[in-house]
Amino acid sequence: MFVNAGGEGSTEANCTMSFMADSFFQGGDAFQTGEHIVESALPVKREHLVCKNCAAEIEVTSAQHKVMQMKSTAKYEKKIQELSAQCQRKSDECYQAWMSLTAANEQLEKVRMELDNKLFQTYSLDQTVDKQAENLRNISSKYECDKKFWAVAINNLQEKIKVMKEEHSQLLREAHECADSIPDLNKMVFAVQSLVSQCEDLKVKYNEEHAKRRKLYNLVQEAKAKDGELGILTGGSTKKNFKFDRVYTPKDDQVDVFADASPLVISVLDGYNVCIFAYGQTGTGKTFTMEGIEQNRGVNYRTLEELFRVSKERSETFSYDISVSVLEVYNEQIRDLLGASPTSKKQWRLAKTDVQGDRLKEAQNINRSLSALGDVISALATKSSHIPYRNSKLTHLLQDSLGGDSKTLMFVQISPSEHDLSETLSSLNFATRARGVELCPAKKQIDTSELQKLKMMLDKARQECRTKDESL
Ligand SMILES: Nc1ncnc2c1ncn2[C@@H]1O[C@H](COP(=O)(O)OP(=O)(O)OP(=O)(O)O)[C@@H](O)[C@H]1O
Repeated sequence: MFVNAGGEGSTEANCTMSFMADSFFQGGDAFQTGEHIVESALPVKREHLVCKNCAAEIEVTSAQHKVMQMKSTAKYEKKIQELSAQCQRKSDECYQAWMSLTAANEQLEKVRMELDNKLFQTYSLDQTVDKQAENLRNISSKYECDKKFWAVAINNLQEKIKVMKEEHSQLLREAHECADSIPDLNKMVFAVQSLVSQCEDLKVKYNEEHAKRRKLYNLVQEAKAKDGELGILTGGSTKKNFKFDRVYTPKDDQVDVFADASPLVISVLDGYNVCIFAYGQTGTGKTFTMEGIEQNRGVNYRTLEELFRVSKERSETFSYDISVSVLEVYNEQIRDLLGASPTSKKQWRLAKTDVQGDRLKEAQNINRSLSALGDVISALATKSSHIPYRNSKLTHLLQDSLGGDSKTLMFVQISPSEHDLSETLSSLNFATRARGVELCPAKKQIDTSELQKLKMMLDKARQECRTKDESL
């Protein structure tokens, strides 16, 4: 007999043997047996089993029942072992599966993170692509604008090139015409050159003649300085003699006086510095000699007339720039009489006459000027190394015209009155000292500005000639 384990416990109330259902066995709720059940003659304790197939009640002994139980137990234990082993295997498998699942999860997590990264990168790339697309659109529109601009510029340039080409052709035609006229031009150049050389010759000759004339003229001036003796009775029969270039008598008029001054006017126009001045006691006729009266002009006016007359006479060969300044030296102050306004002139006169006390100052300054003039003349006469031009405004002003390279003419006015003898002698002594000044031969003051002007004109003409040559 064998028991197919795994059934449910029999519920029969009358059964002597009952089996507990075992969950380890499948389908074991039926009790079967094929074994032959042997009945023993000995009185044994009997137990009952129910056949599941036929529901018959089977009676078994306790021993049988024990064997059956032991077999069943062994079988169960074996089964349990197998199941335990199987369980262990399944547990291992489960563990392995768990481990691989964990690894797979980790892998999955990693992949998920990578995916997130990729997604983020994709997003960034999208942004970049959008920006690039925007830039591209901007560049494209700028390019379109530039294209239009350059198209217009190219059109303009083409127009200009067209105009320039036309001008070029025109210039070429003109150049050909010029080239054709070169022979005529050359003839003209030769003619001009020959005229220039003739002109140069004439200039040289003129300068030679002019130098000769000037030399003779100076000789005449020097020759004139021969006469003029003056004797002054100084009391009783005592007589003091003075020698001058010329002594004017009451018979001599303004014309006679100017006749001696006019050669100096020519000298001015020949390029010399000239100084003409009057010296003498008050009231003796300095103003009369220099200015004169309206009906009878003095040296100043006549000098100007002569200057203009001679410069006009020479206008074909020389061009003169004449400027006039009228200055007053009063109380050691220089005043420009032509530049002063009428009001300030009036104030100046008032200032001169208003205050009586200033008379003394005026006299002192006049004396100072005259004394300084005397010192300058003395220094020139003694050929001193230092000439004190700067001691007064008057001598400072006349520095270029007194001594040195200049020509100086001094008129000395004296009084015929016996009462003024002392002053007269003083003036004549001063004049004698002045006459003693041995001036070195006057030097011509060459004005280089005219020369520079001519040089510039020549350079300009040469430059024009070169330019014309190059263009041809
Ligand atoms: N040669 C002359 N013929 C006629 N009149 C003259 C002559 N010389 C001087 N006089 C007269 O004598 C007066 C005094 O002359 P003037 O004013 O020229 O002297 P001055 O030397 O300039 O005097 P001051 O130094 O005071 O200015 C004037 O009225 C002037 O007309």
